[in-house]
Amino acid sequence: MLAVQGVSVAFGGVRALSEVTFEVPDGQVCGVIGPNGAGKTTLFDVVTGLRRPDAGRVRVGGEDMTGLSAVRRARGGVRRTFQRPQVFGRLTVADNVLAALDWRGGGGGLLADLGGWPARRRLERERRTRVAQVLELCGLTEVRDAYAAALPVGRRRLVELARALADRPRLLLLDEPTSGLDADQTARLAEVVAALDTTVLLVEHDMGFVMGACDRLVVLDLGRVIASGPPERVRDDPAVRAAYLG
Ligand SMILES: Nc1ncnc2c1ncn2[C@@H]1O[C@H](COP(=O)(O)OP(=O)(O)OP(=O)(O)O)[C@@H](O)[C@H]1O
Repeated sequence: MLAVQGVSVAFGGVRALSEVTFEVPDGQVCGVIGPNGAGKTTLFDVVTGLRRPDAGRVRVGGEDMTGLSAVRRARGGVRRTFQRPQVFGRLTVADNVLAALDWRGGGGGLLADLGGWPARRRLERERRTRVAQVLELCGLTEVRDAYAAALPVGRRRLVELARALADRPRLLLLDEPTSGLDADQTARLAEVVAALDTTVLLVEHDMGFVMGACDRLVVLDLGRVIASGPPERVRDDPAVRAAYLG
């Protein structure tokens, strides 16, 4: 579970976030929406560890991550994707995912290689199985041997997602995942995200995507949570309508 508790951030006189509190239960997809300047990016930065809040806490699976750097959070199972998909263009799709798994690394040199050979072979099999699983989940099996650079942006986005999912993150953050995608690609991505069993927090402007992919929404306006809950309920909330209509 992700728990954001009483998070506040000010830039000089601007209160970018004011006592923001919400929770995302395990396995659910939560979308953060709100008009320009509402505080979405600042909240994302606080959860990923790029910015320390002036007050409040961020917990993932009960572990307090508030004071941890982005790198320490990544080691603790927090993964993110970027507005521009970050993939290795010169690697195949399958190798992109394999490289994400290799991140935890073995080490130990030649002796460890020789001594641990049977265990390493098993590990290698497990890794290949995991790559196949993740490619299937993201609808990438048919392009597994294509170079990532040769794929259209929608597919590259899915490769980035597959890389982020590879070693079973506790929390996955998606930063405007539909940017650069056409309507078909967006619909496909919504299906993939909705089918994940990972806890997801995403920031997104595309309402169609948000309504299709998210189990719950948190609506920010001027740094405050003005509504949260299932997408249909939030959509019909008068405070949300007023915030969007200005
Ligand atoms: N580094 C900064 N210095 C000063 N003010 C900032 C800084 N970053 C954000 N702000 C202000 O904090 C408020 C929230 O900004 P934030 O970027 O989090 O909103 P947002 O919801 O992501 O907006 P958008 O949808 O336009 O990306 C805004 O008033 C913004 O001008």
